[in-house]
Amino acid sequence: MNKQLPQENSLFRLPIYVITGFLGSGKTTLLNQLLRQPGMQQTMVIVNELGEIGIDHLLIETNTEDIILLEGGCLCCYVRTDLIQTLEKLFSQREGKELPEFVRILVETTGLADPAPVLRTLIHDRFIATHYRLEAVLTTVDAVYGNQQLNDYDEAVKQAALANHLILTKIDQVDATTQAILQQRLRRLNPTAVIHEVNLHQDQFDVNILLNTNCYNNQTQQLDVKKWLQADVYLGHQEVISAISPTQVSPFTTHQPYSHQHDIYIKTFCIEHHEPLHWLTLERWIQQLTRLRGKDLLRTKGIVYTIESDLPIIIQGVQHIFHPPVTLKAWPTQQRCSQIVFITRNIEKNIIEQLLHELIKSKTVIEACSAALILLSPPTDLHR
Ligand SMILES: Nc1nc2c(ncn2[C@@H]2O[C@H](COP(=O)(O)OP(=O)(O)OP(=O)(O)O)[C@@H](O)[C@H]2O)c(=O)[nH]1
Repeated sequence: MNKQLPQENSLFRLPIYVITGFLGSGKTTLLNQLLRQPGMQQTMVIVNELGEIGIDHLLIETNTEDIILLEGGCLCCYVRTDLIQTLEKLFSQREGKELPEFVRILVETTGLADPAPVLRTLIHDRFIATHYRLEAVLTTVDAVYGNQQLNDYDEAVKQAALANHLILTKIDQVDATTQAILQQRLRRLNPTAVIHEVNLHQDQFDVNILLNTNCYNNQTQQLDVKKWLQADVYLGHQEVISAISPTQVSPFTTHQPYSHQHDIYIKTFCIEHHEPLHWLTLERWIQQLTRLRGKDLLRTKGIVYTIESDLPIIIQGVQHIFHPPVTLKAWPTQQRCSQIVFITRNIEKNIIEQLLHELIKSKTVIEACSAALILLSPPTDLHR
């Protein structure tokens, strides 16, 4: 992490909404619904398609100058540089008034995209992070095939785990029990996402839900930390999860125990620390986590209380990439404490907590590294 702590500023940054979801789950249908609604004028759309010649963009009902196609590979692996270049170009064309003014960007990924590298790209690149902000991730989940896709594809699990909004589509095609079971599974996988259940052929997904539930105050452009972090939800969720026996048979399929499903590997929790932390300790903690298990740190975000500053500092990362920390102008509540939310793949809360305690005690870098090595070696049976 960068030692310089920039102050939160009030500069307008263009919001980016990422629409993801497994193959055929309704991304394009949702996108079209959103674009038809009055609040969505001035939206630029970036569509990523697999294959040599993309056709999905032809199905998107918007003016051709408001849509950009990234083809020839998946955003999460091949065309990340294209995304950065496209966003840079869009920003300068908008500044130079070479394009109609737009106030937000929607990025539709391919159905096979792992969203983590996409989010990482958005927070890592200095230019992008200065001029844009990742506003929300919307994930469509097919009510018919969702359960099976979560069983079979790690990408589907990550798409659901990293969402702010989970849109359960095609509910007209399943019975109430199937729908309720999938809903419960999604809730367990992602305790903070808002779950919407829709028949996209009939129901309108109200765009105001998106526009009004973001984590920024539109007037002041400041981050609403409580809303952004939702630490209370994670703290409550942990108790629910701890009460579930790991050997319990899954309610989703009659034969498979939890341990055969991808989502048993997803852990979501919040670590609270009430004493102020040395910045160096915090930095070492993140360094060790990212060095040894960066790939499995799907999302980290938090507010931290340090010895060096009276003000709270916001940290956030996706896998091994961390955004430069930002100092807020004030504490959001009277209570001063660090709260860091993690979504991991197979890293337990107690391991990350133990590492922090070891680092607080350790005097040298060597001590810190060996504590981390012992605690963070990945289990050999990690299901990928
Ligand atoms: N019955 C029903 N069909 C839906 C619903 N949502 C989407 N569909 C249909 O599902 C099919 C796939 O929808 P798309 O919007 O193309 O899905 P997608 O996620 O963009 O698909 P890919 O880009 O191929 O991954 C289309 O035929 C849609 O009309 C729904 O809520 N109910």
